[in-house]
Amino acid sequence: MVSNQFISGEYALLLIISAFIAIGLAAIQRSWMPSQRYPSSIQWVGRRVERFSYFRACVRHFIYKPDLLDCGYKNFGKAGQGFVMPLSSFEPIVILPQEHIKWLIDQPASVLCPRTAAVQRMGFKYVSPDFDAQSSQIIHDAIRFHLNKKFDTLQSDMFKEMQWATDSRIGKDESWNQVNLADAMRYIIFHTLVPVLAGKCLSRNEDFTHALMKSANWVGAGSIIVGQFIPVPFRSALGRLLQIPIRSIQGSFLNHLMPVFKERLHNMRKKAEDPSFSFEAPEDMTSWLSDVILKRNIEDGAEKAFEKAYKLLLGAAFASTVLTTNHAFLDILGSESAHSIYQTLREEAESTFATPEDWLDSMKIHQLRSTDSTLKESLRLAPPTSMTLLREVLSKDGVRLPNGQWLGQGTWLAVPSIPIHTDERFYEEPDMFRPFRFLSKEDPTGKQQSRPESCVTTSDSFLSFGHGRSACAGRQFATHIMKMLVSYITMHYDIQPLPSRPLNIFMGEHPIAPEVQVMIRRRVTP
Ligand code: HEM
Repeated sequence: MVSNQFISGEYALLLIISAFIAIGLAAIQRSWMPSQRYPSSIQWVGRRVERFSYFRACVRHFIYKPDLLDCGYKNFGKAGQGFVMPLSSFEPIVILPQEHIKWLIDQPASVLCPRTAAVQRMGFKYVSPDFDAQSSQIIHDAIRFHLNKKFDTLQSDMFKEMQWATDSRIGKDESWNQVNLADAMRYIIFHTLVPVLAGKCLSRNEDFTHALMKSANWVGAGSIIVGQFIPVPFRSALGRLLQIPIRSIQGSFLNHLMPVFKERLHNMRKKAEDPSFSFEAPEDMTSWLSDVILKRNIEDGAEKAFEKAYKLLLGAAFASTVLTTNHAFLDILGSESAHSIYQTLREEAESTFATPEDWLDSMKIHQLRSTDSTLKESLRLAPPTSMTLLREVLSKDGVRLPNGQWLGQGTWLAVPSIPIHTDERFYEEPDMFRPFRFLSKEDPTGKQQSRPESCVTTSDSFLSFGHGRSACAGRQFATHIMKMLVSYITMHYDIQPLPSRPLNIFMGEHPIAPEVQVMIRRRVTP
């Protein structure tokens, strides 16, 4: 009797503990994965019938698997249905079929917001907490009203920096040398950018440029780790930890940049007050941001506003430019037709830049059709992210998809860029790297389009720069730099082809080109 009582007491205790654990786990599941994140009307991929199945599906997919997205696309997307993709951060995303893209980009931001989900998923909110709507607006204005209209005027400065950085990093040696391709691309692109991003006065300032590169690396990697691997409750803590080195690196470039900004702002203010004051603001991002800040009347917080906007600008934009150039060279060198592709690009560069002065004429870059198509093809195979057009449902009543499926407020949705880019409905031989495919756009009806699609043209089957109102604002500039660099290298260097295209690695959902050493030599000048 005594022993029976003891067993039942122990049993009761066990029951109570189990109940607490179950309630606790359910609460964790609810707080990490609010119910709107897994709408009941939409099927999952990678989820089994088991207890805590949503939770366990996300744990199983801690390492992002591109095959799972592909599988969902083949089973549901191609049939015009959305599906739910489990993710390591316990924030499942509804993946829409390609047919819904037009509907998605037409929704106003008050219904589907492009910002709220992106700042979480890209982790900026945690590693770079300065991020706010005002900084974003300042950047947009500086890009729209200044950079996109004026970067042509900086062609000569950009070319001189690119030439100097390429010659000093890759060398002028006419015998074969081993070069880390990714490092070389990063070094050259950031040096090319300095006259535009900061001003000529900081060109070739190695401390400054090194800090810019380091900051872009830390913010890029840190934001992916925090935003895509860490569940919400732990993000702030890890974000705070990462902010320590990131602030210190940002401090290093700001030490050089802030005195330039302060002087520029002072002179621009004086000029605004007194038009006879003799000062012409140089064309560069420091002046353009100052102009936007002055026009917005951010008098007191001007320095802080500049700092925040600048940090945001450096966030991911230039890392994507480096990464894309790296992908393009690996695609070319790893192709079976490496030699002939390289030769075609070289001939195009040689005919476009027949004299040294041609490099100073920014209009010449528009003639680089084959190079443009090659970059676009690389971006098709390796867009910056596998899932793009990330949106959060903001409207209180949720939204109904064109196929009748309903999503509640707070649901995240996105579009699968890599599966769409490799769908044979949109591209012939979709897994092949065919660099010149965009020179004459394939048309399913067999008709040839009169105007080839350029790299910056987005569509519902080319999503590497996004599509619609929130498509990449800096894509003209990024493409300009990349085309210039590919031409300069093909024209002045031989590179040995690779045995095959080295496979990309996935960091979160981003395809990253591996570090590859290539054999390179300066061409023997006639
Ligand atoms: C090859 C290089 C680049 C790639 C592949 C790229 C790609 C992208 C993508 C996919 C988006 C998101 C679009 C969306 O959500 O719909 C984006 C947004 C953006 N990009 Fe780029 N980008 C690149 C370079 C740059 C550069 C160099 C700049 C700045 C000069 C820049 C500025 C921006 C801005 C401001 C946005 C936000 C647009 C908005 O929300 O309205 N990007 N980019």
